[in-house]
Amino acid sequence: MQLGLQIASLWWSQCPLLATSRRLCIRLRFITSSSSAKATHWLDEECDDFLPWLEQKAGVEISSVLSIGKSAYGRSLFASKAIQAGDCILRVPYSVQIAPDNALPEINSLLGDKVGNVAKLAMVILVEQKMGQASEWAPYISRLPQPGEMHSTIFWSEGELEMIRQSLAYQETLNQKAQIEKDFLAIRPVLHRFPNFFEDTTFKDFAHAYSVVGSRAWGSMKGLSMIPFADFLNHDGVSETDVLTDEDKKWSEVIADRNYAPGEQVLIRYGKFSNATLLLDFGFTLPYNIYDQVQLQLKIPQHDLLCSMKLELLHRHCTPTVKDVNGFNSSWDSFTIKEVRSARGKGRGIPQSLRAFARVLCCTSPEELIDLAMEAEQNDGRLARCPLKNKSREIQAHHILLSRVTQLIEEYNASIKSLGPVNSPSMSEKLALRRQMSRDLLTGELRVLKSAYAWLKNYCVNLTTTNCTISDEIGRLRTIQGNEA
Ligand SMILES: C[S@@+](CC[C@H](N)C(=O)[O-])C[C@H]1O[C@@H](n2cnc3c(N)ncnc32)[C@H](O)[C@@H]1O
Repeated sequence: MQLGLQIASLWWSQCPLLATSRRLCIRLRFITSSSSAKATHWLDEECDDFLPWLEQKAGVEISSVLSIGKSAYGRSLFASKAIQAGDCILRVPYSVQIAPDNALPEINSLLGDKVGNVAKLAMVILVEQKMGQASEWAPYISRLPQPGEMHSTIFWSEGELEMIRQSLAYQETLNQKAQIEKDFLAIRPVLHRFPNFFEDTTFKDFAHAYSVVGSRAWGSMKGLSMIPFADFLNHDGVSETDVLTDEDKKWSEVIADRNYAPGEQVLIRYGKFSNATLLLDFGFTLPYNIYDQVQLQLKIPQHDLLCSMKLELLHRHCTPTVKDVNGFNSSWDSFTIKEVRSARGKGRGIPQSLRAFARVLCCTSPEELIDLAMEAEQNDGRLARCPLKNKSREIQAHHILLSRVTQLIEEYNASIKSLGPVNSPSMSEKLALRRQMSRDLLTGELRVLKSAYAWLKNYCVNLTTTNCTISDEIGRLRTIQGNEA
C-alpha cells in the first residue's frame, strides 16, 4: 500500500507560536467529550468554515476525524473521533496545495532560475495577501501567522541574538538572513515591474512571507508546497508520523502512528530536528530535545612543526563535507556531537572522525604520521580510526578532546548564567519567551557536551587504570563497528 508513497519532509523552516493563543479577538469554544476525562479541547470558532471551504474547493473530503482548535502551540488539529494507529486522518489533493507554479505566469517567467523555490512561493503569498478577500485562497492566507507571532531567530534583535551566540544557531541565523537579503535583491526588479501587487512591499514583508513558507511548506517530488489544513499540525519529536505524498494519486496524506482519543491533539514529527533547527526554522524549542547536537571544531596549531604534514594527511583522507538532517555542515575540521547515552556505552555520539583528528593532532614525529597513513591504506582508507598502539598517546589524544569539551562546557555555563531570570514583571512576553527558548537551546547543547565529557573521561580512566590493552580496545572497537554496520 505504502509503496507508491514518497515521504515529504517540512522544507527549510520558520514560524510563530504561542502568541496566537493570546489574541483577544479569537473566539474559543470549550468542548468536553464524555469518553475521556482528558478528552477536552478548544475549538477555534474562527476556523469553523475552513475545512468546508477547503473540501468544497478540492471537491473531495479531506478529513472526517480532525477539527481545528487552539493549544499552547497555536492553531492545532484535534481528534474529533477515536483514531486508530494506521488510519488515514487527512488527505489533501495537489489541486488545493500552493506551489511555486501558482505564481502568475508573467511573474514566474521573470523569476526564472534566479531565485529558489522558497522565494518564489513567498512571492505567491505576497500576491495573494495583496489581493485580500478577492484571493481564491483568502480563507487560508488570512490564517497564516502575523509578523508579531513569528519567533524564528531571523526576527530577533541583535541584543536577543547575543543570548545564543554560543550556539551554532547564531551563525546559521546570520547565514539565513544573508540568503533572504540575496533573494530579495534578486526579486527586486520583478517587484518594480508589478507595482499593482508589490508597490508597498518591503524587505520585512518579504522576510515574513519567506519565513511563513519555510515553516509551513513541504518539499516533495512535486517541489515545494504549502498544504492547507495539514499545516495546522504541530510537532512532537517522538511522533513517528510524517506527511506523505502519493505521486500517482496526486495527494498528500497523514497516517496516524498511534491511537488518539477524541479531543486529543494530533502531532506529527517535522523531522529529527535539534532545538537549533527548530528555533531558527520554526521559532520554537522543546524543553528536552533528544536530537540536540553540538558542533565542535578542532584546529592544528600553526606552531606545530608537523602542521603542514598533518593538514595534508587529514585532507587526503577526509570524508566529503556532509549536511546533516538539520542542514548544518560537518567538514574535515568540524564535527557534530550528539548525546552519548551512556558513559560506559558504545561511544556513539563521539564521532570516530573526531577521535581520528585528535590522534593525528597528538603525533609528534613524521614516522608516527607515516604509520597512520600506512595503516589507513591497509584498512578501509580512513585515517586513525583504530586506537593508537602507544597507550599513553591514545590517552593524550582523548585528553585533547576532553580539554576542548571542558572549555565549551565552561563557556555554555557562563552563557546560561548570563541569560538571567526567564521572567520578571517588567519583561515583555516576547522577550520572556525568547529567553526561555535560548535557555532550552543552550541547556540542551550543554547536556550533549556533558555526556561527551563523561564518555571521554570514562574512556581515559579505563585505559589508565585497568589492564585493558590497546589490542583489547581495538577488539572492542571492531565489535562496535560490526554492531553498527
Ligand atoms: C506548521 S505550523 C503548525 C500550526 C501552527 N501552530 C499555527 O498556529 O498555524 C508550525 C508552527 O507551529 C508552532 N509549533 C509547532 N509545534 C510546536 C511545538 N511543539 N511547540 C511550540 N510551537 C509549536 C510553531 O510556531 C511552528 O512554527
